[in-house]
Amino acid sequence: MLQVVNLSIGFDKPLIEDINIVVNKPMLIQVMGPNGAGKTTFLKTLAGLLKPIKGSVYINGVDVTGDAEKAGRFVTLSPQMVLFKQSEVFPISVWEFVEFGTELCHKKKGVVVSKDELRNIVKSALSSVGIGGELWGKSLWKLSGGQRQRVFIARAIACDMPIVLLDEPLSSIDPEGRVEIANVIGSLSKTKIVFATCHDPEMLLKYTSFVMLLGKGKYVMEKPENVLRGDVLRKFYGDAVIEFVDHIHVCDYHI
Ligand SMILES: Nc1ncnc2c1ncn2[C@@H]1O[C@H](COP(=O)(O)OP(=O)(O)OP(=O)(O)O)[C@@H](O)[C@H]1O
Repeated sequence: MLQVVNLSIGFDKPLIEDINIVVNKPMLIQVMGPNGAGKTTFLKTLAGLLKPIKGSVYINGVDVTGDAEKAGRFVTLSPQMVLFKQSEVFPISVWEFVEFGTELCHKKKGVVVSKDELRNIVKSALSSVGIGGELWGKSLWKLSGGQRQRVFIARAIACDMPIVLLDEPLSSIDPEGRVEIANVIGSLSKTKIVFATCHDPEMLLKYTSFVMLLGKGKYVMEKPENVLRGDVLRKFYGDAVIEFVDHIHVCDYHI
């Protein structure tokens, strides 16, 4: 169970204040909001990678606030691809990246896996996101952005943590692949608490229990039909929200 109590996230000043949520069963929660709203900051705070300005995060009753070591026993985070810079690159193959990550996660959970089990977990996770054997030996950094995104999701799947945080998991994936990865995330959410940030909620909508909308210091978290409405979206996106009869469009950067 995840419990967030009076949480204010941010850096020198709060981005979002007084977040209170309880998630006590597996589900998918989509996290939306304009650029700079605080979506990544929220996920990193849940993962203990950032200290909140105020408040606490509990997982299964354990206070993991600002403590990546403790949170890492329950949480895995797949980061946003665009946040990777050349300077952060280190030599590692696709297989090694998922294998090392999986081994580490299992160690943190105190679960011993044999070499054969580890191999099967890695193989199955990579296959589930459409990364075939021909790419397993390739450098992670020589993949396309979308392929790399899939490998990061595979690593999160292979870690088998009860809470999975996916930062813009569909952002670099091609349209056909997005359906495939959305289905993978959907099935993951049957057994895990999954938070996925996104700018376009449609692809994951059928799997989504709640939409959390962040921005301008505040948030709402409700069932999708109560959030994806013109009056609610306008409070966060302003005039970028255009309503048609049964269609809402939030203007973005497409040319
Ligand atoms: N390490 C940091 N130190 C100071 N400010 C930061 C840091 N990381 C992010 N910020 C700022 O916090 C704000 C929220 O950033 P965040 O990455 O959480 O936004 P986001 O909602 O995920 O945006 P996007 O949709 O662009 O990915 C931004 O104004 C950003 O500049």
